[in-house]
Amino acid sequence: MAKQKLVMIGNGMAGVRTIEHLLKLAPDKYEITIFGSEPHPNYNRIMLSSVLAGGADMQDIIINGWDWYQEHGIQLLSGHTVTGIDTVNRQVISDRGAAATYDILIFATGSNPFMLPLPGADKEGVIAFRDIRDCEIMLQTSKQYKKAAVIGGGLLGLEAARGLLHLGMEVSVIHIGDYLMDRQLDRAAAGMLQEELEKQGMTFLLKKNTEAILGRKRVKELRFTDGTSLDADLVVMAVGIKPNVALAQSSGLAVNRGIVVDDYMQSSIPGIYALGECAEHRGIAYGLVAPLYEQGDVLAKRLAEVETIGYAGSVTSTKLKVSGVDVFSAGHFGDPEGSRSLRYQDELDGIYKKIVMKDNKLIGAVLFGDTSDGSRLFSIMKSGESIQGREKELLLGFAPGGSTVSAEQRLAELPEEEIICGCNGVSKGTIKDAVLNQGCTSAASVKACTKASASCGGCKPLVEGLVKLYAGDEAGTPVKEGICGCTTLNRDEIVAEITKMGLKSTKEVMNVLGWDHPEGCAKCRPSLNYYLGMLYPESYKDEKESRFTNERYHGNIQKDGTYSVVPRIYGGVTSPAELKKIAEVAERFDVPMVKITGGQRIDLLGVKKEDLPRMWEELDMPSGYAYGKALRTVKTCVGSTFCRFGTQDSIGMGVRLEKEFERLSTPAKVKLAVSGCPRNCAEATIKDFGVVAIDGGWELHVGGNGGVHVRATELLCVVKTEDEVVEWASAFLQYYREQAEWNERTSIWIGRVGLDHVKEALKDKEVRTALGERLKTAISTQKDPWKEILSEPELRKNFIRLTEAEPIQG
Ligand SMILES: Cc1cc2nc3c(=O)[nH]c(=O)nc-3n(C[C@H](O)[C@H](O)[C@H](O)COP(=O)(O)OP(=O)(O)OC[C@H]3O[C@@H](n4cnc5c(N)ncnc54)[C@H](O)[C@@H]3O)c2cc1C
Ligand SMILES: NC(=O)c1ccc[n+]([C@@H]2O[C@H](COP(=O)([O-])OP(=O)(O)OC[C@H]3O[C@@H](n4cnc5c(N)ncnc54)[C@H](O)[C@@H]3O)[C@@H](O)[C@H]2O)c1
Ligand code: SF4
Ligand code: FES
Repeated sequence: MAKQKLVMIGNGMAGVRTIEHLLKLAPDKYEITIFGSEPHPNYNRIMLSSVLAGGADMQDIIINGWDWYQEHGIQLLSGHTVTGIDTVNRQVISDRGAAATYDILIFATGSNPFMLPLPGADKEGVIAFRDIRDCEIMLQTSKQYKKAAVIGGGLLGLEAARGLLHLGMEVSVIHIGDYLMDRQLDRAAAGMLQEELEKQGMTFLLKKNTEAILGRKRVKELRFTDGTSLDADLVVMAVGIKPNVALAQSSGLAVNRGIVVDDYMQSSIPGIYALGECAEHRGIAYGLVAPLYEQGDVLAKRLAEVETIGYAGSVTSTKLKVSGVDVFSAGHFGDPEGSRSLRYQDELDGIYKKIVMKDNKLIGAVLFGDTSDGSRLFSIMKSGESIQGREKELLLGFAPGGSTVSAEQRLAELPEEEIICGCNGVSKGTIKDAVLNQGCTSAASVKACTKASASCGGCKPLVEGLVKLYAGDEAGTPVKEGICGCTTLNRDEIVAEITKMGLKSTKEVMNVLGWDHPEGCAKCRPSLNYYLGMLYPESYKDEKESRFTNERYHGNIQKDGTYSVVPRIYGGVTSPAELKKIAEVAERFDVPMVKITGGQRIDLLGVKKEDLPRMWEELDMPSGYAYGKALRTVKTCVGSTFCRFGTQDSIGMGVRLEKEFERLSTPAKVKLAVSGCPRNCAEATIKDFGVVAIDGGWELHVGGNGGVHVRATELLCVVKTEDEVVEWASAFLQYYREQAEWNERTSIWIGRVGLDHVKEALKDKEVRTALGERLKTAISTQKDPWKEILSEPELRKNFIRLTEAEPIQG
């Protein structure tokens, strides 16, 4: 039967979770197209707070990478905003002219941050906190400016403020109410929260109403209605959200605050559904993921034609994600009419608890300082059971400060239907089953199996506790984390087992070492492929299918599905003839953009997949590996050849290093630089291996990074000759190849093992020579990828565009 066409607008958390679920229930029923305004694959928006606060990297928050779409035959149009819908001919159209027809259309467009319409709100430096872009602006701004003002003392505002503090900014939170988190807390809990956050370094301006944002082009100052003002270089507005409904409204769907849906998430037009923050169900538009995922479950079942009861609405709970502060709030936390409440306040230990009851039922709770009873109280609240006679036990019985009941005992006593992970609706029973019956022996494998702790991460301690309870005790040993959810073995154990048993392929490793999932996952497959290649450089056949899209197509995939072409330009030195050739190729293939990169080479952007082979053929230059976990660039300054300060020939040194190490595959990308004197114009001290010329020699620096987490290099040693530079660089790179975890940059690796360890390992000349020999062997087995593709028709076939309907995310 022909597949039905399903189009989804919005590539965010609620929508893609629905598609994941649908693919499990009915993998072949739909041909799926997703439009997403953001130029990213589906990511965990919740974790943006952790990225800002230093607890996660951007790459950690990707839920489904580019490969996931491809594996499931989903056409993703990222960077495309749907601007029009023809509900008669059932077609959507994007701002970039892409069109798609549908049988089923899903709106999953989320919310827009509410931006106060203040004079000056359009100035540079005034942003919201909603997406990766906002997060990047904050990271960037913190490097240049000092004073941040966050408007709004709710969940989002406080998480933004905590992140900005972590980034070294002075942070003031401007709040309109007279106490913080007034939509989640009562006054007592809010007071304790404020005290704790002040200790962390935040400043609060309560009962303040902003009147104007001042400054020339960029914000300089905030002015309040009481006549006072505050200096600010950055303003983050976090004053709530509003469902993103403009497109639905103009397409004729019934809209109130959100897109009006029934219990099966169907809008007022048959065949068009809506879920997530953009939807309004029984008068409520939710702003937390747990209810949105419940909606997704119902919609996936409906679309898969699996019987389901409709969505009946959700009771919600929240936790503030600020380290060092535990805050939980659920239901009606104030004192609604006809309710009674119980409170416990311990100012010595900083603990506050309040439960609210009505008609003998628990209807709300606020916990500060000790939130360990949050999920239990929330379960009771959702069940609607009578708590008559148990009220005090509920407030004090589980875990008041100083309770003698151990955390483990409390976990053991929880009923199995107790929800442990609120975001993903995972119960204690489900986690127990994953551990006892599905071989999960770590929090990571439970996450992979059940999704528990996959969203805000707030429940991770409970999940870890349960894993310990069921697996740790049984095994009698502490549960440890493996390289991914498929195994409990870490990198060193895997490499040791591969070597000891002579395992030769990723499949063999997974089978012999008892992988939980026989096919592995997007994390372990490329790791194993790298370790095997590193251990057996001469005999191992690289498994292309275990590599990410960029490495499979030898080009960086761009947000619109096109690729980039970056030829190698040794040490950043080129010639008129080479430039002419690049220019001619760019013209012949209508390359939309030609850009000079930070690594001193030329990036041809916007290239169609099918043009890649012919362009490389005509360029006839080595690949720059700009897409790979490999040696990228060797940046050089002018050096003694032309610069009057130069003490050594940095260009010659850089070109020599690049020729020596080109094609080298490494655990993560590797960048080098050579500066001709300590003025360091090539920025060698933020590279993986940086060489700085001094009088009569060279300083060798290692472990630097100029990315999100900037890290300056550490000095490895000082040498006299160019040959010694090559000797040490070879030994260092090979030692890194042999010791680091896959995807671990040198900066992280050195941070983990310590520079002294590396110095000790490389101190003997014989060891350095042996490492250098092994590195040479590894490079000698590598062919230039484009030369190989051009000479093998089978490989070249991968670049033929088969049909117009082919997913663009190669
Ligand atoms: C920093 C931060 C921290 C948070 N922390 C928590 C937390 O701890 N717990 C919690 O429960 N919730 C939290 N939330 C809220 C949670 O992230 C949201 O409730 C959730 O992401 C909403 O999912 P959604 O799919 O409805 O919308 P989104 O995830 O916003 O996805 C909607 C997507 O649709 C795209 N889109 C919109 N219009 C179009 C169009 N016309 N064409 C194409 N694409 C379009 C948008 O660009 C967006 O990518 C947090 C939110 C933020 C910003
Ligand atoms: N940990 C979490 O669960 C978490 C974290 C971040 C965001 N979120 C979600 O993201 C969404 C947005 O969060 P939010 O904090 O912006 O919304 P919110 O509505 O919870 O809080 C906004 C706060 O801003 C205050 N405010 C309103 N107007 C103001 C003004 N003019 N000046 C100063 N303060 C003003 C309000 O009193 C309120 O406390 C919500 O749905 C929230 O649930 C959740
Ligand atoms: S690092 Fe020194 S030698 Fe190189 S360009 Fe700068 S000043 Fe000149
Ligand atoms: S409670 Fe948020 S991930 Fe489990």
